[in-house]
Amino acid sequence: MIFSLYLPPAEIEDAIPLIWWLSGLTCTDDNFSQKGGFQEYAAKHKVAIAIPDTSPRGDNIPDSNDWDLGQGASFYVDATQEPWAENYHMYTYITQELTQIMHDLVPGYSGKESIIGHSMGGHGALMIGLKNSNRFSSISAFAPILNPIQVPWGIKAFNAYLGSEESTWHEWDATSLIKQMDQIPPILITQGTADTFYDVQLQEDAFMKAAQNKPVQYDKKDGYDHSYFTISTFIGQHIAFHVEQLNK
Ligand SMILES: N[C@@H](CCC(=O)N[C@@H](CS)C(=O)NCC(=O)O)C(=O)O
Repeated sequence: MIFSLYLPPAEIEDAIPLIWWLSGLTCTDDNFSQKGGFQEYAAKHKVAIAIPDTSPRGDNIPDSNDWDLGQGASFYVDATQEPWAENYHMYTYITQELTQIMHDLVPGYSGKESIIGHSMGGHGALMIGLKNSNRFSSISAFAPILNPIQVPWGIKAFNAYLGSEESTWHEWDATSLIKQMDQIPPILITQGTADTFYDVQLQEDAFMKAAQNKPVQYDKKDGYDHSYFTISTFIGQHIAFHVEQLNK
């Protein structure tokens, strides 16, 4: 597995929190590193940024001919179905194996963590953050797939990775998770109104209904699209949001 890790300039006495970034469909760990524009803010606030790949990779790893399934499209779940079940354990990889590696690699690691994601990675950040709500100080997302079990991308992926029994899908769905929780970390979501995936894949109604009276800030940005231009425009706000929680 390949990943990127950003380390801020820091003094030996600095305590450094860790923010995870999960990218969307078709991405590797390079998309955010090269186009996210986060380095200035991560340096200023002295936070480390962990950037996993979006799936297992390699010639011997199962894949599909579709860009929204297989390599580059793990949906961050632990697959139970063939041919994915052997390698596609992204949830366990991120929350356990890579966690240990990242903690060991950050000098002066403070023990505090937050998580951000985009699109499929926004689903991943919300799902992982909510399933581990005692671990993450805050959660944020750009254009997240908020209710994967109700939209074409998610239905296709969950059928393939988890099987057709829909009752097994809920534990991986942010809307189902938030509905049954009383206490959640603060959440910030940024969604561009000119995002071509917005209406069909990223609809917020069911999530926001389930999130009623919970600390969720949903920011619609007029005219912004699904791209890394949008991410780089607002990533400073997201990092500042997390830093406020991480430094409490
Ligand atoms: N490959 C798809 C687009 C997929 C897409 O927009 N992916 C988003 C995440 S869901 C992304 O971040 N793409 C990579 C990039 O913009 O650098 C297509 O050709 O329509």
